[in-house]
Amino acid sequence: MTPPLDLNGVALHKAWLDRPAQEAMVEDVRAIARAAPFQRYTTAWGKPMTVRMTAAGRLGWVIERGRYRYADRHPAGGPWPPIPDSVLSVWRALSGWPRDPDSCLVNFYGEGARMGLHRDEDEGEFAAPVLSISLGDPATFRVGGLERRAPTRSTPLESGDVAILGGPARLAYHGVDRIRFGGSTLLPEGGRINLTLRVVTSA
Ligand SMILES: O=C(O)CCC(=O)C(=O)O
Ligand SMILES: [Fe+2]
Repeated sequence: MTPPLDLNGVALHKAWLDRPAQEAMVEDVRAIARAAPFQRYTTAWGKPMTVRMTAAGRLGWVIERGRYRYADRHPAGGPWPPIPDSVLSVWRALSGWPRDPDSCLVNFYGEGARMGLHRDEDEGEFAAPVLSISLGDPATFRVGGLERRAPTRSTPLESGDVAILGGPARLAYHGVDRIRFGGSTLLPEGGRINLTLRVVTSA
């Protein structure tokens, strides 16, 4: 295995998934979205997010009346669908964590979607990494430090890349500046899918 690239402590495994594996994972994501449709949430500040979200696993992220939390049911009512094996196998190969994650958040970036600089700090177990899988159109991913004002660096995330926010970089600020809509042929409709695997409850 070629060693990962390092972006401010985030380990970046370029082209970890080959094209057939990416295509299979897209089918798994479509099945998740049939069971738990993508939502367009409004932030606590009343602004609609440009990214649409759903989830798999025991817990998923919901925003209700401006309050964010991990919930065990999706907004349409049922439990979240299980995390697909295609996704779990990436976690088992790269996370170094002895247990499977209890949450897989799924983001869809259409044309013009972005995600502002933030930290993933709502999980109960910061010793476990957050593992991020990119599918479809390329994105500009920005990583800073542990404080919002720390200097940042950016790098492209392309289809099949896996990024790991772990160790000292687990709580690093990060975000997606933009995607290059139509820059990949993986999704016929265009856009980018990002999956993040997380350990929310430390048991
Ligand atoms: O889309 C990405 O690459 C990052 C997503 C992210 O930071 C998050 O869902 O918390
Ligand atoms: Fe994040």
